[in-house]
Amino acid sequence: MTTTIPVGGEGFAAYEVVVGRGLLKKAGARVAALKPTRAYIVSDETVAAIHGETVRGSLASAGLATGIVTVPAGEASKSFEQLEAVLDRLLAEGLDRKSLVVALGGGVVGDLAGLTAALFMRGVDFVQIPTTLLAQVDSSVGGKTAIDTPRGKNLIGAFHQPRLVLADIEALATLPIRQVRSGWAEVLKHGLICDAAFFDWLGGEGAAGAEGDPDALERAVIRSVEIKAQIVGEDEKEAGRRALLNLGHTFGHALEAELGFGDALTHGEAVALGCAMAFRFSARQGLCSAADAEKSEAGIKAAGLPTRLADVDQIFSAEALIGRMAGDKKAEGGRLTLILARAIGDVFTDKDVDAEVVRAFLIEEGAAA
Ligand SMILES: NC(=O)c1ccc[n+]([C@@H]2O[C@H](COP(=O)([O-])OP(=O)(O)OC[C@H]3O[C@@H](n4cnc5c(N)ncnc54)[C@H](O)[C@@H]3O)[C@@H](O)[C@H]2O)c1
Ligand SMILES: O=C(O)C(=O)C[C@@H](O)[C@H](O)[C@H](O)COP(=O)(O)O
Ligand SMILES: [Zn+2]
Repeated sequence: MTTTIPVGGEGFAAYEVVVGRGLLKKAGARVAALKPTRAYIVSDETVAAIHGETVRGSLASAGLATGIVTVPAGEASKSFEQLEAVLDRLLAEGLDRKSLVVALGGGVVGDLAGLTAALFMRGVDFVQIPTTLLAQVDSSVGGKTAIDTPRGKNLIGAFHQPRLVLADIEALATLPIRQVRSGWAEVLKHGLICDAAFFDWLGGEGAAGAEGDPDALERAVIRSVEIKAQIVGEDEKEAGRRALLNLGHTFGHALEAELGFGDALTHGEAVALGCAMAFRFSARQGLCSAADAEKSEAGIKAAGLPTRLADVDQIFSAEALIGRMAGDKKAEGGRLTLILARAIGDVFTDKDVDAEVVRAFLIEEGAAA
């Protein structure tokens, strides 16, 4: 059985997110229905070794001319260097404007392949086949594509919507537990943003999802995609409400950048810690109750995710973090923007956060003065 969630809104063509089992081996027919001249796979070395042949074989069986280019696994591949290498490979292979890029992998591959598709011959179609929980619940949906630079996270990118997303729950069976939990962080984030009952389910009946239980994962993927589809449909280019999906990211991206995008924190772990910080900051400002800040932290911690700076083996400088936050894409005119909370399930954007208040908070949290 599959569940299909439509994503559509003003200014972009609607597409379907299909959630189910066994979708990798049936991908060919669904991609062929889009009638591309070629369907070229972009993946990372780890995913290609596990799932590359299943998808390549399925595309070929559906009569599609195909091939695969891989990048090293990990955040470091969201770089100008890998973007250039992948684009060059597509040119060398003779792809044309009606060729299609298939992003097979986690959020790193999705963001890189999506940006490749946005740039190649000024834009070709692409299909997302997300193989991490994080990519299924978040990055494959909504059309944000990007690479990082040493100056910050996702600073170079484009909005480019996929034509189709195939989220195969069976693909998650090979995912290391740390990566399952990282994806769970973005799932928890969706509950914290706008669905308190979902957040409760994630910490109760659905908690087995954080340990890899496929039934709980499937429900978590479906509800997350519904939430994200609704928000993206209202505000594709983040003129307003879409910024709420950035809960935890102003802190989280600053931490990731300070750590040089290395292995110390995955993106999901940084978001988990950032969400806990956003709720504590909100409580400190009297915007939400201390009880909700504590409850959000407990829910995140119960899933084996970090909630405190002390959970990371690094001393952060408050000054450096504020510098990173001022360079975030949400910041306007140098003013800090944060997604803050009134309660679990009720968050809002504050576009004028006082940097001195943030500095005091970061020092309280354990950052160096
Ligand atoms: N575009 C968006 O809206 C959006 C949303 C959220 C996150 N992101 C981005 O996504 C990235 C993080 O994505 P991620 O957490 O998926 O990380 P990732 O893509 O690095 O994947 C994590 C690891 O899991 C491995 N892997 C992937 N699928 C596997 C499988 N089925 N079995 C075994 N191993 C597998 C990968 O090789 C990699 O080593 C970040 O760069 C983040 O900024 C983008
Ligand atoms: O889709 C969105 O919008 C999000 O903010 C989802 C985030 O989880 C994701 O990490 C996104 O890439 C962050 O976007 P950015 O604009 O802050 O780079
Ligand atoms: Zn994220």
